[in-house]
Amino acid sequence: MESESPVETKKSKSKTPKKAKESILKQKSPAEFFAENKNIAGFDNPGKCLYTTVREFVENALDSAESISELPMIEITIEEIVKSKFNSMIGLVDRERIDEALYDDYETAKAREKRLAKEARAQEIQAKNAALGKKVKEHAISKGAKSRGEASFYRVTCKDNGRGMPHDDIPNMFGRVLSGTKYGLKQTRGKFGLGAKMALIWSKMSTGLPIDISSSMRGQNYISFCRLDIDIHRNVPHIHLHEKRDNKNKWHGAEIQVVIEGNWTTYRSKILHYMRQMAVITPYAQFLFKFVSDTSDKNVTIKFARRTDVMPPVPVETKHHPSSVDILLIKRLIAETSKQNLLQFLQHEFVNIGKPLAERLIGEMGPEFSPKMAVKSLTDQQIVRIHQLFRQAKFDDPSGDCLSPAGEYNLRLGIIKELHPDMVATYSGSAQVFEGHPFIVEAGVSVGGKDVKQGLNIFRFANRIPLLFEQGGDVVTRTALKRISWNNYKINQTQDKIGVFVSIVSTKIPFKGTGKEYIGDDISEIATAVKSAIQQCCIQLKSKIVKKMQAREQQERKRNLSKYIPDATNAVYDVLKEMAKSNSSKKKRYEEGDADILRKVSDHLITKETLTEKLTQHVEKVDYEMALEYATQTGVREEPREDIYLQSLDDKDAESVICMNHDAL
Ligand SMILES: Nc1ncnc2c1ncn2[C@@H]1O[C@H](COP(=O)(O)OP(=O)(O)OP(=O)(O)O)[C@@H](O)[C@H]1O
Repeated sequence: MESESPVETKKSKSKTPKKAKESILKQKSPAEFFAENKNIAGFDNPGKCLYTTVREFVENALDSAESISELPMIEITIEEIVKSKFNSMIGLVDRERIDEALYDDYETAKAREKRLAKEARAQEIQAKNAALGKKVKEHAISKGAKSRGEASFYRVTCKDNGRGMPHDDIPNMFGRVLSGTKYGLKQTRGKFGLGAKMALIWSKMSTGLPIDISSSMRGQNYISFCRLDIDIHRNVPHIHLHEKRDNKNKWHGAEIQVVIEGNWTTYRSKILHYMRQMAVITPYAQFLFKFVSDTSDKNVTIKFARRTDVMPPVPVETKHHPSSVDILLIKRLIAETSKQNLLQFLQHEFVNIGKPLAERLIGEMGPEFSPKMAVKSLTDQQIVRIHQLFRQAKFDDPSGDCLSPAGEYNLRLGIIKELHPDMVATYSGSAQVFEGHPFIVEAGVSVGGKDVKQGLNIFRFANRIPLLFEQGGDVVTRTALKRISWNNYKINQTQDKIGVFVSIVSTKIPFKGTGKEYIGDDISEIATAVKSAIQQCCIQLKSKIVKKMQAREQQERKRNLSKYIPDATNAVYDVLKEMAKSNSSKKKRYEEGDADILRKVSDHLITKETLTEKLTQHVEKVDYEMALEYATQTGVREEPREDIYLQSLDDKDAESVICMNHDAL
């Protein structure tokens, strides 16, 4: 990158200081800006860069498959490339160290001895703790002294079955920062036209290698292959190879491949979490994730199987709501509109402005406005006037029809498949609005499950992207922690394993920063909707929890009563035997009914077993009557049960046949 910036030599600085002063003003291209501030886009350090690269590729792949209503099939492979392999890839000869002391990881014999002793001590303590059954903290035993400079390289490949890209557009899509096809007003995962380019910029910065793109669109008899990098200074693609190849298998989709520096060790769990959460919110997609290295025990292959072929509808592009536009946007719309006059412009370029309202608005704008006036002739002041009126006037809220939420069914299915909770409740709110943008909040709350820690486990999704970072400031985290009284719903915030899932979709997700990491807590409309969606789930769960508690109490009551049956039988039988004796020896006179029983005891017609049986029957009866009494008091009925069998499309996958019972959820 350095070599592409205008270079100012030391010589010219010292000789002509005046000239140097004059040339202080410089321009930066967007590519340069993002290369220098890559953390803004989630490319903070090698580990995070690996994570964000995977994420950007996966999200592009999903957007692409969904845009043509194709059930997504996505393969992500991260291949570890050791330094020697990397060097041979780029034709660099591995060199032996000659001057050891020159290196950052050089240590003197004394320092080495000290380090090894320290490591041995740490290992000893660990072994002792392990023997005592104590929890062993993983101590990273360093391989050497420092390991700065020991970079790890990875080839990241993502293959999808999506729309593919037009042959001629590929270079700009991947080699020009801030270019993309998702700028319209539409719910998409991608928005900025940045992600794939950032992966390329990082590859250029860390390995110097280009990006490889293969792509084919439906019905195309060729596959476009493009190898390119980016001219950072000019923000234009630098094409190495761009050609059409045979498409024998009639494949459509895209395969993107980059080689970047990364850190699998530190970001392994984040990447796997991301994949798992993506599988929760996208159960209609199939993901095959692979990590491949020369050390085979590090290898990972996970197939997140498709569990349903119910795919949310494709989000549709919508027009701007008058209350969400600013002056710049109005100017852009005027420049781009095909409508001639102001009336048509208002009617056609915005949602919720019909002809009568457009006429009323124009009347309100002032005498210099008229329905027939040419929209392209509006002056700057007139545009400001329109903007002011848009802000003050009352418009109907935009509808949520253009949105495509995951859907309660998918959310529930995803939660069940990935977490296996004891209970789950889901809720899908109606469309609401902030700053003229419609949004929908869906939530799920689960209790129990596998790999779920005690307390709150928060899962956040925005436009169906899992958000894993910057949890603290997020509206969902804050709401779940501070604004929900879990106790009120019989849920123990610290003891129970609670899963909170919130998915927000909108034509504009108000992310903080371009990294798409979290949604701020400052938009009251969103905060209120999130709270209400979680509460709705909690209300459903409460009734299930109460029912479970009552069932448990009932069971306990029955168990307690049954426990005393043997003792009670013995005591009663002993008394009866004594009474039977005095009855037969006529020591005492009993009434006829009682005497009859006592005779039966003497004749062994009533035995201990008879008593046990009768007492057991009585406990059952009392228990049943109490339950019935409760049910008539509260009107609670056994809910109808319905078995659902879901058969995965992949029959070989035994795990993929789920049998669910609604009531058990
Ligand atoms: N796998 C793919 N299949 C089809 N088109 C793709 C694919 N990946 C990228 N593209 C195209 O390249 C464009 C640029 O992608 P890029 O990731 O840079 O930005 P984006 O997805 O539009 O926005 P964001 O930066 O928010 O992710 C996309 O808008 C899309 O049109």
